[in-house]
Amino acid sequence: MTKTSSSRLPEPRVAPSVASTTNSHLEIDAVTKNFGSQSVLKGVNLSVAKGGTTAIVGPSGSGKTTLLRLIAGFENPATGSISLDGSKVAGDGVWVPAHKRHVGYVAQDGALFPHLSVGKNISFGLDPASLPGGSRGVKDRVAELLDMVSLDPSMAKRRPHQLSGGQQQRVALARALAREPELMLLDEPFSALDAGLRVATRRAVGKVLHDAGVTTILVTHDQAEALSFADQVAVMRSGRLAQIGNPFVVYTRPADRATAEFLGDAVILEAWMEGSLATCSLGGIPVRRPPAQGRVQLMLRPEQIRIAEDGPIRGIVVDTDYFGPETTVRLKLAVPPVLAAGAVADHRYPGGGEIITIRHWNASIARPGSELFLRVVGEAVAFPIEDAAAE
Ligand SMILES: Nc1ncnc2c1ncn2[C@@H]1O[C@H](COP(=O)(O)OP(=O)(O)OP(=O)(O)O)[C@@H](O)[C@H]1O
Repeated sequence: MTKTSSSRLPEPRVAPSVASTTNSHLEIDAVTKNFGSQSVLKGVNLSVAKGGTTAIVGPSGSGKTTLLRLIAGFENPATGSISLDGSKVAGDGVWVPAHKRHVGYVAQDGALFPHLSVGKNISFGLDPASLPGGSRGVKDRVAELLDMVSLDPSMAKRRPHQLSGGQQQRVALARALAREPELMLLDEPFSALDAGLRVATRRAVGKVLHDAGVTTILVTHDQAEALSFADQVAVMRSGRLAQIGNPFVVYTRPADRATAEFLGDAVILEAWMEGSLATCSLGGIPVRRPPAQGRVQLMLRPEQIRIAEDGPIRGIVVDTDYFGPETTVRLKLAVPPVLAAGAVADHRYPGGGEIITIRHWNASIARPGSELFLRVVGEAVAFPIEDAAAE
């Protein structure tokens, strides 16, 4: 494997779906997949840049694992095609088997062979004939791979059950890396780990793959994991990719309400859109590229709504939930005075009274019944009202 960390995605981080595809490693074109009468993938298009990191995130049953298995070559698409490095590997009458695709796969549970030592697990895919020094070469390579995943070479003698969950996942990664894949597929490999270990393992795995210049696709349920791990996030819903983009874009400018709510907490309010200004109980808020005029649904992330003594918006604390580093505060919004007269009277906007949830670091600031002043920062995202009704 060559150390090509410089081959990471070029700056700025642009979603390959909208970027030039000359740097493309994987191209998925209109892929469908059925199991019996169930249509599981309904026309998926995805482009992954060489050396890039893509997270496929979506609810359970949306088709994430199925897509990964098609890329790996464990399943065949019904229609559409898959190409690696510009060569078709599936579809249009072409079929390249899994072992010829240079693709690594790490499953949720690591799937280590329990009866083999860690060293034997890792060397399973190695060909001694291809390594200098025969079996000595295998041993050296195993030690190198263990080192790569930050495990002590002495671990090679242990059995998988003598390792922690995080260590087992690293061994699974080392085993997949042994084959020097150009593309690594990670199917929820961190989901069985507890919170602290999960973050540490994810970071370590991400660094190993990044340093090795391996193109990586991570499937996860966990939106925070997807946003922190990847250059590109693909949101899957009911067998389709609802949105593909860099983490910042999909989080701050989700394509629809369901995507907004899947990727994090969202404050949704009815609003009245005129030009690029939306008027709602939080006042007048700018919207970039509004999809409609008149009645819309407006989305803000809770962290955009700040408690500020001089804030123009009033809210009464309904209740709070203490989480340690932050407290969520449910607030009932008052009618903003600047709007109370005209716009409310002719029903152009709902006129206050909505309950929203925001966050604050100081638990003592918000006692139920107390009044708080708020300020909104940044832009909101508007969704057409039909879209909201359809959810
Ligand atoms: N081999 C199979 N035979 C029949 N149905 C299958 C098969 N594999 C997956 N499915 C069905 O396809 C749908 C999508 O499954 P898939 O595992 O791809 O979803 P997922 O998004 O990865 O879900 P999860 O997050 O729960 O793992 C599910 O309804 C599942 O039951």
